[in-house]
Amino acid sequence: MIRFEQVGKRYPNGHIGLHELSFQVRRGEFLFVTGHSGAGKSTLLRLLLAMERPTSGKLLLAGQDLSRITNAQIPFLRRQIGVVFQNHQLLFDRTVFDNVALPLQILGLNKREIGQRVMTALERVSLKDKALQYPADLSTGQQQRVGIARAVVHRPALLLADEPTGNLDPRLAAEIMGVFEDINRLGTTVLIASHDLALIARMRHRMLTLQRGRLIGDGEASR
Ligand SMILES: Nc1ncnc2c1ncn2[C@@H]1O[C@H](COP(=O)(O)OP(=O)(O)OP(=O)(O)O)[C@@H](O)[C@H]1O
Repeated sequence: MIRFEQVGKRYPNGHIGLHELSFQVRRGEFLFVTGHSGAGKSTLLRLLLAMERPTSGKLLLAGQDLSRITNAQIPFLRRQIGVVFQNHQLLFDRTVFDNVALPLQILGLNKREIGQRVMTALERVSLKDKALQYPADLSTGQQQRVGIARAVVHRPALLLADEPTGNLDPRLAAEIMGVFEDINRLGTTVLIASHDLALIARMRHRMLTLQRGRLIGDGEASR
């Protein structure tokens, strides 16, 4: 599903975000990317979203070469990807339903299809009964779950998350990770950037460790 072949990213100011990174991710895998602040986690996610281009090497996502992708191809790439942010970026003047519906409205789906898919996505995160409420009426954990529902409503093959539990207490963080695992069980490849090593170690998934832009570890997180 994902293949990094000696991918390097040098920013225009000369700073090197990633050094010749090589690894592969199979379809349906669940993995973490960890490392200290500045290690290159966000750079890696931005490359996968084609928000940045590699400056060397080859990066393949679902058979598409992201080192050569044209701007016109980017919307098609993004349809295969869902993204969850640390601060879920919900619209507070819209209901939960409308927040989750947004990506489908952009894709131009009809109302009936949107209704069905939004309710399926809300069911996946156990928030079907909150559809008509507003984000401000929900707890922090529930708001993050709405963010996850919005990220998977268009049924992406790959779900990316950047510090999705950064603002949550340990109990809620574990609950949100459980939601990601549920989504993964249904077939979506999940890649989560996080520096919460204690939480990652409890989950026993594959973990890539970055240090100053280099891959220094690839294996199951140990307790
Ligand atoms: N647009 C940019 N221009 C120049 N340097 C950048 C740019 N974006 C990131 N960097 C540098 O590249 C390195 C990797 O940054 P990145 O944001 O990927 O780290 P990170 O692991 O996600 O850190 P954090 O956890 O703090 O978000 C850092 O040294 C950073 O300063």
